[in-house]
Amino acid sequence: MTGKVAVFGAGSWGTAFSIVLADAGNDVTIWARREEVADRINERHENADYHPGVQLPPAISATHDVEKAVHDADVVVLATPSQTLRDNLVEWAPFVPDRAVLVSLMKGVELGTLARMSEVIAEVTGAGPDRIAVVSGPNLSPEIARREPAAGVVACTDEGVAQMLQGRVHSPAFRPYTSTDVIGCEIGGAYKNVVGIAAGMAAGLGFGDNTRASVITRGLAETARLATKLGANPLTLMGLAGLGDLVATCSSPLSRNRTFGEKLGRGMSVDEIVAQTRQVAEGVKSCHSLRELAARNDVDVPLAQYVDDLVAGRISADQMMDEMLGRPTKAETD
Ligand SMILES: NC(=O)C1=CN([C@@H]2O[C@H](COP(=O)(O)OP(=O)(O)OC[C@H]3O[C@@H](n4cnc5c(N)ncnc54)[C@H](O)[C@@H]3O)[C@@H](O)[C@H]2O)C=CC1
Ligand SMILES: O=C(CO)COP(=O)(O)O
Repeated sequence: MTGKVAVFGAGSWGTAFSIVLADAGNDVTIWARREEVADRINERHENADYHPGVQLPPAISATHDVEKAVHDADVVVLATPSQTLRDNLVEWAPFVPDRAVLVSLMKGVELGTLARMSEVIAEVTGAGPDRIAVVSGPNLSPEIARREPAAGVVACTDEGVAQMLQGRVHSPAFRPYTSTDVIGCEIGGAYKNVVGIAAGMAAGLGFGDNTRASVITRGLAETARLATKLGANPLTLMGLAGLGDLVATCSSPLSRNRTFGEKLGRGMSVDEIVAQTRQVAEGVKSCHSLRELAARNDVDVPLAQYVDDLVAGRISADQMMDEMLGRPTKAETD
């Protein structure tokens, strides 16, 4: 199965996922926010700002023109920061073909509305659930761009659409699994960024593998608590979009969220880190929206609370470790 795919966002993940799509046989047009980025992709077949040295396949072209990007596309992939998606979509939605499936690659929860990305897409475009899908999993983009083997989840409440997309993104290096659990995949994807900040912070404080494994496992418990309350299948959180992505993010120096946390652990301030960070670290904002989403649903999420307090400068990294360990004890499965 092949066809034309539009990818909105010429950043780290939009570009790497375009390689997957091209390798899977699709014609891909990337929409770039900056015209010069689109020009450079077309001229040099490289997106040197994000993946220097990676040659893009000939099936990938780029444009700054929204209408050209979506022309003839039956799949529209969205890869911008979560907090800008709504404004972006307001501009793009009038041009999206009526029957195109919209695929979110984003891992965040909107501040204020506390909406997941599929909910933002539904609200702005009016598309039904059979036209909205999510791709998630342990997919650090530099490794995907180098075509290192990886797996992911393609989720849509309509299983037939998930299967169609599975065929469209199955490349020699990328193995997609289907799911109908959009909520589980989205909460898993957004939450792992928050846990990644905590794991990075622990590493920055000098702690080792026991600490990281404890953060990952308790982070997963918290993720599953919130996701299942919102209607997710608990097994999704044991899979690629849950545990898989948590392990990759919390372990890898390639993760922007883990790196952000590590710098906090080493004593840098949020402002100093933000000034150094060019790419989006979604957990820095989603820690707050996830905390609020949990509060709205009466779910206990200590890790998200501490990360939110840490990022907001209300507690230090040392205090966060002390407070997490000093909390009243309880049964593991409570
Ligand atoms: N990089 C990765 O390894 C992965 C990232 N993701 C998710 O994909 C989403 C995008 O991440 P990346 O591509 O890595 O981020 P990035 O920071 O590398 O790129 C973001 C892209 O969005 C554009 N952008 C920024 N502000 C914008 C605005 N106001 N309007 C329109 N475009 C804007 C940037 O120019 C850039 O092209 C995030 O939600 C992230 O969590 C998911 C899986 C893997
Ligand atoms: O989502 C990712 C890996 O699956 C990328 O993680 P970071 O956004 O922390 O780099």
